[in-house]
Amino acid sequence: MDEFGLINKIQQLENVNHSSTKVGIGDDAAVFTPTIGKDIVTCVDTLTEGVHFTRETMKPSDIGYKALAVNISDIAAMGAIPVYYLVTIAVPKEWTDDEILDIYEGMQQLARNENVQLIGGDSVTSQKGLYLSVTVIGEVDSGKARLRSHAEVGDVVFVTGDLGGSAAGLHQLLEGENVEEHWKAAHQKPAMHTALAYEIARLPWRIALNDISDGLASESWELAESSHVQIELLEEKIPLSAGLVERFGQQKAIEMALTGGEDFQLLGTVARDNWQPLQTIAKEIGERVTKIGTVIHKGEGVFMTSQDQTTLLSRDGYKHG
Ligand SMILES: Nc1ncnc2c1ncn2[C@@H]1O[C@H](COP(=O)(O)OP(=O)(O)OP(=O)(O)O)[C@@H](O)[C@H]1O
Ligand SMILES: Cc1ncc(C[n+]2csc(CCOP(=O)(O)O)c2C)c(N)n1
Ligand SMILES: [Mg+2]
Ligand SMILES: [Mg+2]
Ligand SMILES: [Mg+2]
Repeated sequence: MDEFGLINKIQQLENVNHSSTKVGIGDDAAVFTPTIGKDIVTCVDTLTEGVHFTRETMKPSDIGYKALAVNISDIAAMGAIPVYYLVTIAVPKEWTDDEILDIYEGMQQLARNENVQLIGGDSVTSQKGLYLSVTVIGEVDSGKARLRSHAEVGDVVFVTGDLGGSAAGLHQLLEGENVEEHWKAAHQKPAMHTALAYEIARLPWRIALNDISDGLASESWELAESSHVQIELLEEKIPLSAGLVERFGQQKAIEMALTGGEDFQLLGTVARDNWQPLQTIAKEIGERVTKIGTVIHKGEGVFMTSQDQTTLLSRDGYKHG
């Protein structure tokens, strides 16, 4: 990899340009002016070859898309808006410069859609496997970040979209099966929920939010633990990706939703009185939200009710093999 040649080519890709940016790519560090009245919200998530993708499961532009998407998802899960991003890439010799540029093109395509500006990064070589780490910087009205700790007893527990599609796509890609298009898309190019985050940001209500990277079970436990509450989920209400039960059977389909991970839907809680208006707002922007349970007590734990039987839900999220 020719580091300087690569940076030059990256700079030539069409980039978002915020007026708040004083220095972007090209100096020792980036400089921007924060918006008055906003809090800065920032996160970093990483994809590594063999763990988060292989050459068989994702093409270069999808790897780029997803590395940025998983971070935009975390920013949305704070009820915040993404503004800037930085990229660290470690490239082994098996990857060509053109493939690396395709990764950037995938990132920049999503970045243009989401109005996020690339303001810097780092490029190094790797002895083994490609490594791609993205940092996103976002903004939210001061004090308005939607925390995992905001759930209260009596709240409705809701989730956007449907679950299990990414795990189904991954399964079919790894098994070399014919992949259903909607599962392939769920795995390779998960849709973002920034539009809903934007609506939520304007609401005066208390809302707890988390995004589903490790699976519904693990993320529900995170909400319950952070808020010191017990959550009851209703198995029959969990929105499963279309065709999941038909292809994998009910038990495996639920398991995929609970522990498959990488659906990048938003999981949240909202006071009962605000649930109906939230549904209306979501509908207006073409986002589906489903009530999947209730915050039942103080304490800590997640319970699953299925056919009138309630059991403590194991918190196992996606387990790395
Ligand atoms: N190596 C680390 N050093 C410092 N803080 C970390 C480290 N890894 C994770 N964290 C912090 O721990 C918290 C939870 O991180 P985690 O990665 O589990 O959340 P997430 O990004 O929502 O999940 P996922 O990585 O599955 O998408 C965050 O505040 C994160 O910044
Ligand atoms: C080749 C291949 N094998 C398995 C998976 C599944 N996978 C990897 S990490 C993860 C959860 C989030 O982990 P983290 O917390 O590390 O971000 C999931 C569901 C994949 N995407 N590609
Ligand atoms: Mg993380
Ligand atoms: Mg998250
Ligand atoms: Mg994350």
